[in-house]
Amino acid sequence: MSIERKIEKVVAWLQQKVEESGTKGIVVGISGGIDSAVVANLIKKAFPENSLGVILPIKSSPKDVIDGRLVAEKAGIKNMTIDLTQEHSEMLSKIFDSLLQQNLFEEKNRRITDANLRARLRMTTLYGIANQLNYLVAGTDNAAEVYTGYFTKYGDGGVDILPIATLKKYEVYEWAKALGVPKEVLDREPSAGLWEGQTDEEEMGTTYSLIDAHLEGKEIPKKDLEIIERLHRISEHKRVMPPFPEI
Ligand SMILES: Nc1ncnc2c1ncn2[C@@H]1O[C@H](COP(=O)(O)OP(=O)(O)OC[C@H]2O[C@@H]([n+]3cccc(C(=O)O)c3)[C@H](O)[C@@H]2O)[C@@H](O)[C@H]1O
Ligand SMILES: Nc1ncnc2c1ncn2[C@@H]1O[C@H](COP(=O)(O)OP(=O)(O)OP(=O)(O)O)[C@@H](O)[C@H]1O
Ligand SMILES: [Mg+2]
Repeated sequence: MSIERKIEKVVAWLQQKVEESGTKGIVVGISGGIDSAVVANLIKKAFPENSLGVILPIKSSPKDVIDGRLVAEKAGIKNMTIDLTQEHSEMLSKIFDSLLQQNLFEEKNRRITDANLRARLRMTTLYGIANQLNYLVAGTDNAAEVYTGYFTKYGDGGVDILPIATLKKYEVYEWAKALGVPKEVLDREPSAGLWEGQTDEEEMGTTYSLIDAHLEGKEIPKKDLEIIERLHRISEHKRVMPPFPEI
């Protein structure tokens, strides 16, 4: 099936999900990265009037905001920017102060706590908008991220629908080209943007092309296979409902 035909199918699927849910449209966070660029284009195609892209900087690099706006303008999607830097700083210092007072603070966990709080503040903001507009919140996880659990639980993972969750990362690039995503965004290295210089591949310790290859059943080096399978195993809890006791 051609990419154009697959895109049409996902656009129809988005329209169906909105209709089934009794909502009116879809909102997505636009980061300046490729995954959200693809989702922004898909929701704009599905709901030309009732789609919204939200750029949510939190002490982010100015390039993220510039590229986010570029993506939104090229897609022609309604968009807005909400700077969460101040809310993030205040909340983080309150959390750390409270933990410090109880002697529960662990300096080594600071970076990941900070990173995940950013993702969860964005999620909270997107749900505020979704409640107001009667929209669904679209997630941007691709197949490699879902498999490895490379997302924040209830942060960027806290969404209603996952339109590109079956696409491998290389397919996200193919779709991005077909959808006319700007070259600046196609050329960026995948990053969660959660700290200075963070890149997905460095943090995961393997590459998207090897994760894609593994997902396609191809043989990959043992070291990478072990990393990917470990990430998959320890993130199982992110792909299911919380467990509860049978009583
Ligand atoms: N077995 C288990 N059963 C049930 N719950 C379990 C659990 N193990 C941990 N947990 C819970 O899960 C928490 C850990 O999960 P979580 O809070 O998500 O945190 P964690 O998985 O440690 O970190 C999120 C990862 O996703 C990456 N990320 C985040 C956001 C965006 C992107 C991106 O690509 O843009 C990437 C980020 O860089 C980091 O590597 C624990 O604190 C605990 O509460
Ligand atoms: N600054 C931001 N503003 C709005 N949404 C954001 C921002 N940063 C992250 N997000 C949301 O979190 C999602 C997860 O980020 P992720 O890095 O996996 O995707 P991406 O940035 O679109 O693509 P890439 O993997 O190429 O960086 C984004 O797709 C976006 O929906
Ligand atoms: Mg990114």
